Amino acid sequence: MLDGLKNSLGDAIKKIVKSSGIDEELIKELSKDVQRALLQSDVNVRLVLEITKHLEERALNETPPPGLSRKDHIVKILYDELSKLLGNESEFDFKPNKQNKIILLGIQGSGKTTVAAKLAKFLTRQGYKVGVVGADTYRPGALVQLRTMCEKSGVEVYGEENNKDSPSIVKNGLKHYEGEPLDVILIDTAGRHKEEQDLLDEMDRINKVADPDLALLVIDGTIGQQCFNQAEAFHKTIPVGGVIITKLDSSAKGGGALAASAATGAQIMYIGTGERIDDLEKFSPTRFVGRLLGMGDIQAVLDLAKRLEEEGDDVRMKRISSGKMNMEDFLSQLEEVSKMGSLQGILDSMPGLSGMVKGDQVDQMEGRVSKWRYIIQSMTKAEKADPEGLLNSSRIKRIARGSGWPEGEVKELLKNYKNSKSMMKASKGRQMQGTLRKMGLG
Ligand SMILES: Nc1nc2c(ncn2[C@@H]2O[C@H](COP(=O)(O)OP(=O)(O)OP(=O)(O)O)[C@@H](O)[C@H]2O)c(=O)[nH]1
Repeated sequence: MLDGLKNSLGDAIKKIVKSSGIDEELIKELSKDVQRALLQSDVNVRLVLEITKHLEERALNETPPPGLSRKDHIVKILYDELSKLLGNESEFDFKPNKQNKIILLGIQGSGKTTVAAKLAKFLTRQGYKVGVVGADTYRPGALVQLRTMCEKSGVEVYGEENNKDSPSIVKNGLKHYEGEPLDVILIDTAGRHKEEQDLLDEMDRINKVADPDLALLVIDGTIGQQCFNQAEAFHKTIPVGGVIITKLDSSAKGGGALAASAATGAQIMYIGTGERIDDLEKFSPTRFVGRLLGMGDIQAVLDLAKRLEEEGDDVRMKRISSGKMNMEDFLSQLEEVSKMGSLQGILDSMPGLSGMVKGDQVDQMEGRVSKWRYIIQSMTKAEKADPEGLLNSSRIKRIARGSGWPEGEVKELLKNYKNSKSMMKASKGRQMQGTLRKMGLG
């Protein structure tokens, strides 16, 4: 995906890394390389100039934090600026105990029907119960295509073969699902119209009938920066809550498509990366840029920069020790433990603790860490930020379904999380003690 852009950005970074020293000339060269790479990927020229201006200014004027080399600092700045180009991190927060209605919009051939089936499977895997309404009355075969694709993930598709009035199909579909224990209803709409205005008018009518919680605009990534105009046109008719860019696997203009969509202020929520049903990803600007720059190459820089940042102002530890730890912090501590190698190894290396914990107890704890990781990954961002406030029984049920573990295990995790939080507060965040204690070992 986006191989051209990836290769040219990779070459630009290599030049920096291999240089004997950083000077103004090299920074200007980096800026030119980045400009060329982005323009080739069809990123709008104004955006390109803006980002490279920031890149140059920051690279020339900012002093790297102590501990980070000038070269690494420049790589980090490039990473920051590219991430900014792709918008903020955010995701739709599904409300529990209600049918969240999502309407899919987009012009003909953008990949809407495929996205409906992909998203139905994606959300089902996250633990949501999903129903679909097929209201594409223009393209012959759209309903059959949707049913065939959804069948494999066990998702029902409501449709009417002989009804040409899509707003009425949507109305009937919602009625059909009334009272069903569904978390999400996905509504696929038509994209084929003689005039764009006719399409927008129909979307407006469907929007009024459906009263959606989220309107997701599906855009074909191969059109590059023209995504901007398309997103704007739809947004004027229906408030677009999120964008899905498809066909990023087959587009040299993908960078332009992503940047242009982000520039409209709409949030890119998912990307389509192929024709198969599993080729849909949740979109995160920072993760995406990491991949674009070759995560393996820059991960060490990012880790170091993050550590220095945290050590500098101690934000996370302050948060943890003041009892404000969230599920992300908890997970990061669990990951920290698994990164350090086996628990047995850690325990053996700690004076006073070696031999105190039996091997099978350690195995149990290690199993638990990996179980909890799955469970935490099945939570939404909002749930991770505020587990106590948000995790009611229906959300717990969904997370259990999504992670493949029983509800009891989710509750157990929550219990440990809470214990650990209050313990952290009491011990003022002394990390290792906290880690052991919260795993039942301290
Ligand atoms: N390579 C690639 N092809 C895709 C992707 N998403 C969709 N397609 C293909 O794009 C074509 C159009 O997709 P559809 O889902 O039928 O498009 P649509 O928007 O529903 O079209 P209408 O029903 O005419 O409005 C199909 O051949 C899909 O296989 C993707 O992410 N990558």
